[in-house]
Amino acid sequence: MFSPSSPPTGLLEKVFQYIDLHQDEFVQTLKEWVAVESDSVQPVLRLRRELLRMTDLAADRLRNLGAHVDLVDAGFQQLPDGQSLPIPPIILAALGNDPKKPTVCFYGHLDVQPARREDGWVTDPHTLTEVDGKLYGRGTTDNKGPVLAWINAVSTFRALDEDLPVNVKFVIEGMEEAGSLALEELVQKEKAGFFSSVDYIVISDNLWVSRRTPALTWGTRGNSYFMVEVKCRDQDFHSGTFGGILNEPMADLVALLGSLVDSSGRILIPGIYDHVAPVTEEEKRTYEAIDLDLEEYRNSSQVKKFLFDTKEELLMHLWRYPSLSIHGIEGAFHEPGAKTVIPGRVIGKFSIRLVPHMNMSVVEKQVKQHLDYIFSKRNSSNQMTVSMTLGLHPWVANIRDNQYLAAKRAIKTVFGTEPDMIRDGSTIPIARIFQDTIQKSVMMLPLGAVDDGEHSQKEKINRWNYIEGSKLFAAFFLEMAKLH
Ligand SMILES: NCCCC(=O)N[C@@H](Cc1c[nH]cn1)C(=O)O
Ligand SMILES: [Zn+2]
Ligand SMILES: [Zn+2]
Repeated sequence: MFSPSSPPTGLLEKVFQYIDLHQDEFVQTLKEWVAVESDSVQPVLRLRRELLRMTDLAADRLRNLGAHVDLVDAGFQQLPDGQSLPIPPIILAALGNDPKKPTVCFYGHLDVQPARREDGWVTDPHTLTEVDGKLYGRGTTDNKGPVLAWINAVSTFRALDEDLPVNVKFVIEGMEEAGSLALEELVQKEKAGFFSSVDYIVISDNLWVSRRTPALTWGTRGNSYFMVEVKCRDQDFHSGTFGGILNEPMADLVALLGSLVDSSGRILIPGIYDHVAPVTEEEKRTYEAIDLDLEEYRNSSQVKKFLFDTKEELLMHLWRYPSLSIHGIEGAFHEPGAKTVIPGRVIGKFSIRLVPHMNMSVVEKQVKQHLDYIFSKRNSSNQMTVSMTLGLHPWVANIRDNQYLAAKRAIKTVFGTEPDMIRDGSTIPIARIFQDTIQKSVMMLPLGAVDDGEHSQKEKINRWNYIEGSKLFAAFFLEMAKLH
């Protein structure tokens, strides 16, 4: 673990001491939040009520800090079976309105992925449990811990009766894991309202690539999600009665899916790499500087061999090249046992992670043309339909923005090191939506370590990351004030 290069002085020292002294209280609040099963993924009323309770808990915490809190009604989620469920209100909160100070807005989410002990957790996922400095529990790193770290930083200034160095705003939602329903609409609606005074947006919803070295994230990939349906009829067939006399939808689909990517990970759709920017030598050097132990990463991922042998190649294929993943087949027989069915209609699902300069509608056209061509070669009598059901743009930040400079300085103060300047292979759609709509600087400042296991069993945040992360946000406020 790192120690700061030179000890903090003055106000910063007081702030750090306060956070150290009160760390058990901060952990206790995280425990209370983790105890709320705020799962937005499973659309059931019991869990929606938990989400509403979680939203109230967070809103109360913000009110206790003296923030002005609005709970914005987000309407209802319509389910495919005709039922509807309430979407938890989105929290818009503000603390301070000094025109001489910059206004920094933090985005975070209170909802979590589903978690059941029998999925392979060693401890109860909704009971925060500390083992060797690791705080286990669903939502600890994604995203309750980072949301609370920001609140801890603010509350420290309040507790010390110190002026906040910046005006602070919060956008906290409860549907991120279910696609941030209603959030984009709210951002558009509040562009000239709540967001008009916002100068900077900070998101802390991803991880470092290391267990030790802090990171600053300046880009994420986008995603285009495709469904390819192959249909003979709406009913299944008995393979003893029909096997051998018809084009089987599953055989067509497997051929289609098998035509998308080769065994080296290269996407086989003609033209797909055409707009991807070539790699420069300077860019390659940036990957060399990243603290990633390939062997450790491979072992902790339990993968025998990655497609690439060097750190640089691996990072480039995660961050700056597109990738194609096949996710599943709807309508397929997937249960244990040996049923002799021929599915009558199947839907293959795959997505392409997009990188800067790729054009989403060109990608859509290329995918459709390719699948049409492969399907036509099969002379199948089935019907094929391809649709792009989701299109999320990649996001790239301007790392020359003041807030990146402030964050680098704060990281140096707290951790005594320069951050890894990283991108992220996944997509945080709201970053690009904020950037395009509000047209203000967006930064991702992650707190969690590479092995935190977001979305997985045994999710955790290290006590060290949580507490030093709270200090990091406090130091960031002070650095932002200095730069303004
Ligand atoms: N570390 C943050 C990851 C957030 C995340 O999992 N985002 C999803 C968003 C998405 C993309 N396509 C559909 N949903 C992701 O898969 O990247
Ligand atoms: Zn998240
Ligand atoms: Zn998540």
